[in-house]
Amino acid sequence: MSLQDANDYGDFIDSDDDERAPEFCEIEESAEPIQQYKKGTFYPVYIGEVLHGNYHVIHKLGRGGFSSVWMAHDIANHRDVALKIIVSGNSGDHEYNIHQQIIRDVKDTSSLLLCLNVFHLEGYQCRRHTVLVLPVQGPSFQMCLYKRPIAARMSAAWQLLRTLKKLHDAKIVHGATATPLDDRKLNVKHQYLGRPQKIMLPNTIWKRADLVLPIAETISENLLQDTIYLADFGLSFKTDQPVPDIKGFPPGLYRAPELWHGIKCDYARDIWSYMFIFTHLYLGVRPWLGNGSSTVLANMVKILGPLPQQRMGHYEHPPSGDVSWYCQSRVPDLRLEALDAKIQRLRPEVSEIERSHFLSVIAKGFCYLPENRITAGELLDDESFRALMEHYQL
Ligand SMILES: Nc1ncnc2c1ncn2[C@@H]1O[C@H](COP(=O)(O)OP(=O)(O)OP(=O)(O)O)[C@@H](O)[C@H]1O
Repeated sequence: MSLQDANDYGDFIDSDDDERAPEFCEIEESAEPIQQYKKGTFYPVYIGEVLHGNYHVIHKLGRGGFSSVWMAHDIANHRDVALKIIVSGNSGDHEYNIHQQIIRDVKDTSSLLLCLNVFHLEGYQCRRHTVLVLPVQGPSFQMCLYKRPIAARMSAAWQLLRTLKKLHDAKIVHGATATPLDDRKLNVKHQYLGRPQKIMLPNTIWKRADLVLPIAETISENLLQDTIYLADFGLSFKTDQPVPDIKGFPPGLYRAPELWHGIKCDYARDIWSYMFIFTHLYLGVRPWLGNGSSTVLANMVKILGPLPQQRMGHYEHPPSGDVSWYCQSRVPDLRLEALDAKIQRLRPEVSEIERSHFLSVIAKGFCYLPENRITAGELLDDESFRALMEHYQL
């Protein structure tokens, strides 16, 4: 790390109470909720801080529902790393353990983002935070990959499915969405990542901290590569061991319908999430939207048709389910015509044959009953999936 970078801790954005700078609002919207710092859920960090006597924090990489992720210089090993600081409590232990099991059981881990080290920090009122030390990658491909050309997006879809199969072969369910890309040597700093844009958190929080805009908002596109990694194993579990008490589900849009109805199926839930990502990559837009449980399901049913009758009365996510979701006379089956029209509108260059292959793939993946859903291995061998991949020279 150059001296200039070591001493460059980014820019504070000032707030004028009458009229907040747009950058100020952007940071507030995309960073962790301040309340969660006050309550001790997230661990407060500032740019320039040295954690665990060895990790010099230089930027903010991102955040999830269960962690904030920082870029830091590992002083002892002269390398840059990502520090995933998990919310207070024990969930970090599970994530660390599953990383160890993956390292032990998965034959080829080259496309998985696995931890290099682990340590703990003492947080607010002595709460414990697990910190996973990971290789630094690019931001989540939800944030950037959709801007890339279709060939790169299909390559990502193909890599992701092969990686998922390796995990399933080792009896591991991923349970979350896929994350980053980019394996370029990170001797690049602010010119590619952007300078940290930050707000100083109020001193009512128990230690000094910055609220920082994640790099996904500022990263230069020419840093991004087309290699993808599967990351975030916080919700993963081994199917041949007792299911651990993991709090949380895959994010709502990616969540398989059975998970909304109290059915804890295993590999099939990953295929549903995969299909959502695959469709997004293929069309360039998400197949359906929604920001609360009932809007996600309502919008999904509009596209895919009614949920199986046997699920009625088992919906577990208040506000209560809507009986019309299960009304079999509403729409007979997957609304392929509607999706076909959508492809024609969004990707007019796609031939009729290609469209029919795409529709055949998603009909097998977006299958409501998990026991009938295609598996990762079957999908890799599926005639239509292969035809699509061949079309994109994969
Ligand atoms: N090794 C890494 N290198 C670069 N960025 C990373 C890395 N790990 C995580 N990130 C960034 O941080 C974000 C949050 O990470 P992650 O999804 O692992 O957290 P989480 O709290 O488990 O999230 P979720 O709520 O999705 O389960 C990612 O979307 C990504 O942008």
